[in-house]
Order: sequence, then structure tokens, then C-alpha cells
Amino acid sequence: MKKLKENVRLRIETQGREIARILENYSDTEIGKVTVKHLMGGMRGLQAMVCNTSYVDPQKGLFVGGFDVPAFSGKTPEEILYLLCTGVFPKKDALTELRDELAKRHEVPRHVWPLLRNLPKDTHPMTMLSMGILAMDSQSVFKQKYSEGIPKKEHWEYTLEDSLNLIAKLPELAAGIYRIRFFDGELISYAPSLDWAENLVHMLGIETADSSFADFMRLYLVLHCDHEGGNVSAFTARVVNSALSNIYYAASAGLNGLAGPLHGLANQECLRFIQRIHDQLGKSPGKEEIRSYVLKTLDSGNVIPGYGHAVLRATDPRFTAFLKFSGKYCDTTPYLQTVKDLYAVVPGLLKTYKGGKVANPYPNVDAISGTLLHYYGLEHFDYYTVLFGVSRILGFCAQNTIARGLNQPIIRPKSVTNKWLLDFLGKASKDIKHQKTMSIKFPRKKQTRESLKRE
Ligand SMILES: CC(=O)SCCNC(=O)CCNC(=O)[C@H](O)C(C)(C)COP(=O)(O)OP(=O)(O)OC[C@H]1O[C@@H](n2cnc3c(N)ncnc32)[C@H](O)[C@@H]1OP(=O)(O)O
Ligand SMILES: O=C([O-])CC(=O)C(=O)O
Repeated sequence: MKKLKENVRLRIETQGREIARILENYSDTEIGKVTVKHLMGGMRGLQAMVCNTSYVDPQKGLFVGGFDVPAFSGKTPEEILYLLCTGVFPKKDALTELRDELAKRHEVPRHVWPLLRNLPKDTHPMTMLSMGILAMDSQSVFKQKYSEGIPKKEHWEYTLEDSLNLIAKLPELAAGIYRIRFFDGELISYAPSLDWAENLVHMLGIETADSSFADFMRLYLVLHCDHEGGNVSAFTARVVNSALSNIYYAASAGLNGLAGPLHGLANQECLRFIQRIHDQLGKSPGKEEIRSYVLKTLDSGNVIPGYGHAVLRATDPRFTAFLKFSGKYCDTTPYLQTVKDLYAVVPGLLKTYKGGKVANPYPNVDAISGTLLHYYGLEHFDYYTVLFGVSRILGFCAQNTIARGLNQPIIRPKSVTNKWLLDFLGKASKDIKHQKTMSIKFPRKKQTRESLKRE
């Protein structure tokens, strides 16, 4: 992995110089303001961190190394990993070197399998993936080297080393989870002649007549690789790694965030939503019936999975890339037809829902991905987010390798209490205090002698 490492080193040096220049000249320059809404609203829209592996434009979506989704979606996961880490696509020899390196390191340590096999049979596959990765932390080279006292400037090298070890093992681990959780537990052996994505497909052991399954898997693993720094899973991984917890700890933690239904789990929730539509309305419901179903879901206080986004304000180009792929390679199944019908109906409804409070009425990547996995014979919905996780770990690893190279400090924002905020606002302006305190209605906790003392 000489070539990858050299290019990561170059990138770290270049970015390090840029950061030094920025800090030297602009350390105290304001780039925005922090409002009360930011504090109360999940920091939405607050520009509060730097991430150079990828960037999400609200209209155009994901950019990796400056390439938009149409420009990079035809590449392989290995090429994308290289791009995430270095900012450039690999030349042929660098790609061969990376592939060989991943193949060499593919084997999951043997102690992981009994751990996974002994979990209750109904354990969610995301729990298995997170635990399997956590159990591999015993192999962390970074951890070992840190305990030997390596200097800070070498941290990234061992983070990269751990990252390659982890990424190389993901096809075997993810496929093994599938075989243990949904079949007889018999594992299928790694095939050295196949690439990273093909090996995953091979080891899943799914009988599919469709030869485009491996192409689809490549696309799937490319499209989910990264989504800048602030999404729940990447941010979690960054925070954990910023304490110098190794990449196994960080990836496992990030995956636990990905397993939430408002984030990666929407992947499986979308198909379940479509399945419920078919259960109630038959396999080819009309658009009017779908419209009523969606309205009923909204009225019952539930979200429409696969729609909305914290940053995007247009149709997710990852959704569009999958739709395009499906038009080329897949027959239209009833599920796929309903995906298209929902796309025709849902944005219009969300635009006006509750006075337009949904910031983005358009579909995200999860609105279609599960339907295509189902098309290729993956019928266990609970497994879908594992594949999202396998891909997203590429981003975790790249982000944290670079962060270690730049010696980014521990992430630790300051929190404040309601009392602090009310006092601050009161001091800032009597008017503001009057207006805001009148409109903020916090549930009053019964005050005990202890809580009064704490205040
Ligand atoms: C790979 C990914 O992680 S992509 C996202 C996957 N998740 C989903 O698809 C789940 C459905 N979508 C959502 O829940 C949201 O749109 C999120 C979590 C993705 C983004 O959340 P936010 O940035 O807070 O969205 P937004 O500012 O639009 O939220 C405002 C209101 O609209 C609601 N809203 C947002 N999206 C939807 C939706 N798809 N259906 C119904 N209501 C919605 C929010 O729940 C919120 O309601 P509240 O004020 O009563 O709490
Ligand atoms: O960016 C986000 O918040 C969610 C998302 O689409 C992703 O992580 O892929």
C-alpha cells in the first residue's frame, strides 16, 4: 500500500499547510452566527466542522473529491476508497496494489464467529455487525503502537493500517452475518480472484438469475460511501476517534447511529412501508390510493421513510442514480412501480404538509435502495442497513485517517442549561428576554430541595 500511503501523506501535508494559513490569518474571523434555534434544533445548518473527504450541496447532492454522483457512480468501491483518502482516483498500478492489499487482509479473526453465533437468534444484523467490528479491536495496530508511545505525527499511519485491515474484512464479516442470521450458519469461502464487492456477493450465497447483481452491489457500495462530516454515523465515528479510540471503536459506534430509523435504517423501513401499502391496497395500487395512504400515515404522526433530509433540498442524486440503474437493468416489479408512484405523489404532499414545515419534500437514497436489494433476492429487510454500513465505513476510515494526520483535537463542544440561556438572553436585551421567555414553554419539573440546591 505504498502508493496509497504516499498520496495520503501528500494530502495531509497539503491540507496541513492550508489549515496553518487559515488559522494564522483568520483564527478569529466569524463565518456565521449561532442562534437559539441551532441549540434547540439539532444544530441543523450550523457550520461547525471541516470535512474534506466529501461535501453535500443542498441542490446537487454529494461530491467526493470534487466529483458529483453521476461522475463517480460508475467507479468501484476500491477506487472510491482511494478517492476518499487521497482526493484523486488511483492509477492502474495503485489500484492493483490496493486490491492485492485488501485481498491479503480479508480474513476475519476466528474469535469473532463464536461471538456472533452465540447471540440470540433474533439479534438485529446491525447489532451483529457493530459487535463483530468491536470484537476486532483487539487487533488494533494503532492501540498497540499508542501504548508503545509513538509520536502524534505517526497516528495517521496506524489509523490507515487499522482502516485497511477493517475494510478488507468487511465482505467476509457482512456475508458471514447474513449466513448465520438467516441461513444454516455455513460460511462460504473467500474467492481470491474476485474484487471486494464481487466477493461480498459471492459469500452471501444468494441464488439470483440476474448477472447484474455484482454491478448493482458495486453501485450500492459506492453510493453510500460518505456524506460529508455531520451526518449521525460519520459524526459519531469522528467524535469517538477524536478521543484516540481506534477505528474499530469508532466504526462500531458510527454504525450504532446508522442503525436508527431516521438515518440508515430508513433503508429497510422504506420497503416495509411499501409492503404495508401492498398488504392494504394490493400489488398495483393507483396513485390516488397511494396518496390517501400517505396522508393517513402523516395524520397518524409518522414520517414517510425515504423522504426528507437535513441538508439536501432536492431529489437525492443517489436516488436518481439507482432509478437510472433500475431502468437499465431491472424489470419493473410491483415494489419498484410503487417507488415511482410514491415519487410522483409524496413531494407534492410534503410541500404543503403542516404549512410546509418539512424542509425537503424530496426522496433520499433510502427511498429506492431496499427495493433494488429485494429485486436481487435479498429478502431479509433487516439486513439492508448492514450493506449501507459496509460502504459507510469507507468514509469513516478516510475521515479519521485524515483527521489524525491533521492532529485534529478532541471534539468537545460546550453545552449550556436553560437557566444559562435565559440569563444570557435577559442580559442581552430586556425585550428579547420578555418576548422569548414568554413564548418558550418548557415542561416544569417539580422542584425538590435537591434540584433547587443544584440550580
Ligand atoms: C441516509 C439517510 O440517513 S437519509 C435520511 C433517512 N431518513 C428518512 O428517510 C426518515 C424520514 N425523514 C425524516 O425523518 C427527516 O426528513 C430527516 C430525519 C431525514 C431530516 O430531519 P430534519 O432535518 O429535522 O427535517 P426537517 O427540518 O424537514 O423537519 C421538520 C419537520 O418535518 C418533519 N418531517 C421531515 N421529513 C419528514 C417525512 N419524510 N415525513 C413526515 N414528516 C417529516 C420532521 O419530523 C419535523 O417534524 P416536527 O417539527 O414535528 O418534529
Ligand atoms: O447526510 C445525512 O444526514 C444523511 C445521509 O444522507 C447520509 O448519511 O448518507
